[in-house]
Amino acid sequence: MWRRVARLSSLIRSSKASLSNQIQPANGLQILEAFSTEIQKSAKGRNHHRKKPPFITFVLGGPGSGKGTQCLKIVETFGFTHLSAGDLLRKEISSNSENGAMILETIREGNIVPSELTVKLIQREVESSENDKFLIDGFPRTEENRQTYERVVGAEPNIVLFFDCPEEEMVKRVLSRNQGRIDDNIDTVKKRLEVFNALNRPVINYYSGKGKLYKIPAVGTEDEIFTRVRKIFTSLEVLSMLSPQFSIPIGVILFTLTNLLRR
Ligand SMILES: Nc1ncnc2c1ncn2[C@@H]1O[C@H](COP(=O)(O)OP(=O)(O)O)[C@@H](O)[C@H]1O
Ligand SMILES: O=c1ccn([C@@H]2O[C@H](COP(=O)(O)OP(=O)(O)O)[C@@H](O)[C@H]2O)c(=O)[nH]1
Ligand SMILES: [Mg+2]
Repeated sequence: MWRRVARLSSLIRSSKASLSNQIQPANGLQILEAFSTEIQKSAKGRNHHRKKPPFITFVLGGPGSGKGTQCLKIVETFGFTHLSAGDLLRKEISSNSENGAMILETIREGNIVPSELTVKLIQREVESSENDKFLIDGFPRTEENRQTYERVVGAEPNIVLFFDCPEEEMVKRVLSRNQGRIDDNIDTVKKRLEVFNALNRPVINYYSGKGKLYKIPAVGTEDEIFTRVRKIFTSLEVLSMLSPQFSIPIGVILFTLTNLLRR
């Protein structure tokens, strides 16, 4: 255990060294990010692939709340693989699969595709990927979606992000999205908002009750919103990587991080 703590201290020293050529004094978040980078460097060369279950983040929010936009930024900064349930379903339509016509009709009407089908598409992507951390964007949309995922996959997500955006703003964004989607019209958007409020909010409440929900105010520029998101992932990355890698008790990790941030 003390050897592990010594290794942790050495990583802290490297993190501080990597910040030492800054002109401005480093703030707590910068220290934490440099620390996280050092841990990732030290982990390179080890084979993490599927020795443990992947780290799963569900990304929820109404239509146009900015889920996809923020997921791309999380991918760039934190190396997650982005799986948009909507994109996977749209791919099924364009590949002329046997379910294509049914999916197209369901999306056109703003309804929800049968859970088994969506879960199968997500599971196939996770299992064929080399990555061990995923953003599952726009799923689960209903309690039935959630229960099917947890039954089939046999696990809950590690965390859930909820982009909280007023309806007016969501409608404005969807109607100016310009991606040629059949469901980005005023009638379908109204239906999708009804479905979101009736069926998706219970899922959000469920994960909130389990202490897994991170609610992010989703009004502002994309960068302003990402600043909120980045703080969450930076802290989580440090904690989730430290605990299994070093087998150090969580109390020691928190004590060390608290001291680090005070300096
Ligand atoms: N913070 C923001 N402010 C204004 N427009 C945004 C913001 N974030 C995303 N958008 C735009 O709003 C539309 C919907 O965003 P998107 O990420 O596709 O949302 P979702 O996946 O939740 O439906 C897109 O055209 C996107 O460029
Ligand atoms: O798990 C899912 C995800 C999406 N959809 C369907 O796909 C549409 C578009 O979803 P997407 O996540 O792409 O929309 P967004 O919220 O990003 O606008 C939804 O309205 C649903 O009809 C679904 O049935 N199940
Ligand atoms: Mg989207």
